[in-house]
Amino acid sequence: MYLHGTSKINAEGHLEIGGVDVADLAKEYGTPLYIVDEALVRQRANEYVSAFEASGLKFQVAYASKAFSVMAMCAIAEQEGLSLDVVSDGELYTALQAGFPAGRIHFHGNNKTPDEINMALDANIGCFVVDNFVELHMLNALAADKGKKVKILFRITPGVEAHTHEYISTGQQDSKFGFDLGNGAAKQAIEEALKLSNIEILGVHSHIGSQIFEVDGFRMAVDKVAAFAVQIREELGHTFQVINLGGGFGIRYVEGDTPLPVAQYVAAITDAIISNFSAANFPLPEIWVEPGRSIVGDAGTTLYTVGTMKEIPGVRKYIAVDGGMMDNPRPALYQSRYEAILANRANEANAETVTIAGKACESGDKLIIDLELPKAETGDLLAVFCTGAYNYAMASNYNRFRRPAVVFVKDGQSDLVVQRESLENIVGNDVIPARLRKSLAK
Ligand SMILES: Cc1ncc(COP(=O)(O)O)c(C=O)c1O
Ligand SMILES: N[C@@H](CCCC[NH3+])C(=O)O
Repeated sequence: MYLHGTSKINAEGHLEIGGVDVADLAKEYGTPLYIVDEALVRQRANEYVSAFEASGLKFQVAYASKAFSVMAMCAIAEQEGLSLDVVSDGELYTALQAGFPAGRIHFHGNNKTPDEINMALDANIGCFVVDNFVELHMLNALAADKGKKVKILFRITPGVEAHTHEYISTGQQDSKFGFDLGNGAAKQAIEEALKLSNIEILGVHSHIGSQIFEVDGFRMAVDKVAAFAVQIREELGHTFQVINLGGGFGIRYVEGDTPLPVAQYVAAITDAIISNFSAANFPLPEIWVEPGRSIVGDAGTTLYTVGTMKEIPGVRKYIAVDGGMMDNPRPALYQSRYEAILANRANEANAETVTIAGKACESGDKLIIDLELPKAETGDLLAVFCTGAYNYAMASNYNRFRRPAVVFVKDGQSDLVVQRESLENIVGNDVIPARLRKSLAK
């Protein structure tokens, strides 16, 4: 059993996170429940900040809020000195409502709407990451309407393929994101932007993919970006001040996952920046990164209650829990693997191999296939580890299930940061037109 952060097994044989017995959390808040180990989130944030401080370079660590965007998380990011990467009006609104300083917000996305751009302009966010030509000209025009000059990075696809799942790999040429470096689109974008009076080009952005375990891809991306910076200075006379290398740093979900310590990813990037830019006699740029998963992923645990069981002799035993693909779509989407334990009987020896089924009306709703567990009984608690990133964030109301609550735990205390959805929430946006209402009872 691999326990992350402050997680441990207490004297009663129960899983404890942040000094709180999860059986108590189940009683207080119900299940399914997302539990976030606040100390581990802060530790991860601090690992990034300390590693960049050690490099001597100017930097911003922008937490990629798509991994887990709620107001309490924005508050932690702010306290830890992080910036924030947002990709929608919803993420931007969440940050602004939390009081996150707008100047530290970076706005991403491959199809920002005029309304989203105007909202961000009105809030005076720090930087737009421009993804395509349509957006570039729209942003310039909208900024001009407001008499503003906006700072931008250009998102480029450096032609580096990260060794990860196809759906979460983004740096290759055939990507919906960004300007291609290889075919000249990136240079053309800079040329066009230099003529626009309401745009200030800070530099470029590259994100090669997600859940990456080695540093070679990042080094290659730095090599390409640095060569591009030199080319643009020579050919267009513009000097980049900022290089953003995105996120993608991997975490340990299951045995066999071999992420590097945060400091090692950061050192690989900063060393590559220093050597490439010094060799070209180029002023050292500010380095920005956008980690999401590696800040919150291993700090999250989802607690479920075991419900029904079905044994198909000689084939498989299913154990159904009170959540599933609606609170964690990652196994169904990416064949992602997770580890889990019986949280109320954590010291008992494993006795059977089971498949954890969710309760969605989908045969593919299996959270974990072939999990070793003690003999589970209805009412036991199952804790699935490493669910902090892209779980609550990607949760849905499929089958009209209610999204679970989220609690932060730290130093023996638990705090609700997102309420469990109610049945009223489920129908909250529904409207029955008058012509359909007549035949109904009420
Ligand atoms: C542009 C960009 N930045 C940052 C991230 C965060 O990635 P991760 O959660 O893998 O660190 C993503 C998602 O992959 C992204 O698309
Ligand atoms: N949602 C993905 C990561 C995609 C990141 C988007 N750039 C995951 O759960 O792993």
